[in-house]
Amino acid sequence: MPGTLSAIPISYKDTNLRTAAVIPAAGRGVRLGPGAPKALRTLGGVPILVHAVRAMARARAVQVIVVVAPPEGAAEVRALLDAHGLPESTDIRVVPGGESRQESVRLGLAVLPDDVDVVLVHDAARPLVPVETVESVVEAVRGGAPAVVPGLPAADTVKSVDPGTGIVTGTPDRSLLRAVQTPQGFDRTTLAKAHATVTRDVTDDASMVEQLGVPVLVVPGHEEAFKVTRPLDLVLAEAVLARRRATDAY
Ligand SMILES: Nc1ccn([C@@H]2O[C@H](COP(=O)(O)OP(=O)(O)OP(=O)(O)O)[C@@H](O)[C@H]2O)c(=O)n1
Ligand SMILES: C[C@](O)(CO)[C@H](O)COP(=O)(O)O
Repeated sequence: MPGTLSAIPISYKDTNLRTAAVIPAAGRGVRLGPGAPKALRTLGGVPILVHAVRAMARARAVQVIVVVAPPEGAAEVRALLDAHGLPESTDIRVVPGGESRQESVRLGLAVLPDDVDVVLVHDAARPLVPVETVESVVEAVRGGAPAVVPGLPAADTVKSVDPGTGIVTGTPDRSLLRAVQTPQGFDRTTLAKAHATVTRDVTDDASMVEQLGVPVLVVPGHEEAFKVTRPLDLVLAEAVLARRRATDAY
């Protein structure tokens, strides 16, 4: 059954220690088209990054946030966050990022305080993740899973293709597939080990942990946790945000 801890070795995390969220925000946003770095573009008049930081800060468990800024933009990002009045109870740190997402996350992990034992890694590019999704990931890690990812069933039939010929080579059983999102949550020691040992290029942190042979648990993701990747995603994000502002005093 998806989202169950029964297959995972249980080691409850110490709730006196803190949970941190590392937010990689150093990408350029090439697929979104020309303009400022993606995390600094606005959604409803507010930078995408500020939405993402607020989404993490809304989760009561998250007490530390590390924002990984575009390499030359750490001072600008610090000023931006200060100007947007984020909760003072959250310890927010900003560091410059790297060439790849993987490197940016590693740079963020390097500045975590010692008393953090659970780490979320959340794309700045997923600004509208609901607080319930964040909390369910933290809860599963605190409940003993070393690595947790939110995921959704595939909406389309998926094909594997020979990249040389374009000919379909297979149709994987869709019921076995999940499109995974962020925040991905980890026991800090496990994530640090993955970043210290895995050098192959990957697109998410969970796949680094998988390479260590550590089980990764999938919990239900959320449609509104989608990644702003292409121009149409911005249209959808503006619509979701407008609906929230009209109905939830968001
Ligand atoms: N060197 C990088 C590259 C990506 N990211 C972050 O990783 C997240 C997921 O990446 P993606 O959506 O692919 O963002 P970009 O790399 O900016 O997008 P693109 O590939 O279109 O340039 C984003 O929040 C992005 O800012 C990062 O911190 N450092
Ligand atoms: C981490 C991620 O958002 C999970 O879906 C995704 O892997 C990022 O990939 P991208 O290639 O950087 O868009």
